[in-house]
Amino acid sequence: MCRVSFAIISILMKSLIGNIAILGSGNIGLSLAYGLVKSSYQTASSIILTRRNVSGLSEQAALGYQVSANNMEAVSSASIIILAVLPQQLNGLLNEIKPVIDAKKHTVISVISGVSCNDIKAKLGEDVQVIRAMPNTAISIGQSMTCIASENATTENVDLVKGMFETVGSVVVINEELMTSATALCACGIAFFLRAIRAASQGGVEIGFHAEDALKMAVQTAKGAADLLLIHESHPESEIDKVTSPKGCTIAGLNEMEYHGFSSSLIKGIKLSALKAGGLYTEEK
Ligand SMILES: NC(=O)C1=CN([C@@H]2O[C@H](COP(=O)(O)OP(=O)(O)OC[C@H]3O[C@@H](n4cnc5c(N)ncnc54)[C@H](OP(=O)(O)O)[C@@H]3O)[C@@H](O)[C@H]2O)C=CC1
Ligand SMILES: O=C(O)[C@@H]1CCC=N1
Repeated sequence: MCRVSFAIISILMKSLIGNIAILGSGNIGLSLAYGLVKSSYQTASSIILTRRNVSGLSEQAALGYQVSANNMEAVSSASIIILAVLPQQLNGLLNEIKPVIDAKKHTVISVISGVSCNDIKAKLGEDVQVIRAMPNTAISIGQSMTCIASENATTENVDLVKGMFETVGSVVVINEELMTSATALCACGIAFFLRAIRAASQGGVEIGFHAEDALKMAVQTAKGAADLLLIHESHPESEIDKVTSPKGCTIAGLNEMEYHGFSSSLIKGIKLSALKAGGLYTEEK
């Protein structure tokens, strides 16, 4: 009985949400689509994926997604429009879809770095509700850290979008001026932590493990470190204090890493990424 009610509510929710059009189905667009289907937020058949080279979406078509090269048709048959092209591809896309954007029907979500809500409203119309979202590729497995911001969307629509991204990870609503910082810390951040894991596994090979074992060990150790912070809700230094035995090998390794700029290089990289993220759109204009 309970399962039947849940299924009915789920079907009703999906019919209320309507189709989702993802315009620009590359790395992040597809990651989002996969995550939404995996979380049961939406069915593949209710997601329209577009790209110019539509033959590149044959795998997704076989999985049941609607695929198209026609952005106008996709917008016309959806209520949520997700913009996921590169910043330098955006103006062409906005000019193309403007004639079919209906401010009463559509909520526009942009995951594009360095493009403000105002930039998009200036092209699509001031009355169009635009919400910026900055997810990362872990959205495909329901583990994204997504930041969202809007200037003109109703609370109801911000809640709808927040709810959608909460099905595929954690969400923080931020001021739009912090969006480029969120891009560097969370979206680019996935790559930074992955590089750290690769470096750790290379260290593992240097000290005697085969590459495959070293990678497995580094990955699980990184996961354990992240989970300690999430589950204990603790500060990294307090967890580090539990590992560093007096006169031990951990503090020796840590201090050597800091001597070579470990923390400093991460901080400087994040600052440069944020700077670059802020200029991605304007430098193309
Ligand atoms: N990758 C990531 O982890 C994240 C990326 N972002 C942002 O998301 C955006 C996309 O990045 P990413 O996925 O890496 O880039 P990709 O190049 O992988 O994806 C862009 C996609 O857009 C398609 N495209 C280009 N022009 C059009 C058009 N006019 N109509 C429809 N589709 C079009 C391209 O395919 P085709 O050439 O066939 O049209 C391509 O598949 C960027 O703005 C980036 O800043 C945000 C958060 C994380
Ligand atoms: O590298 C980029 O520009 C995009 C934005 C955030 C992640 N990838």
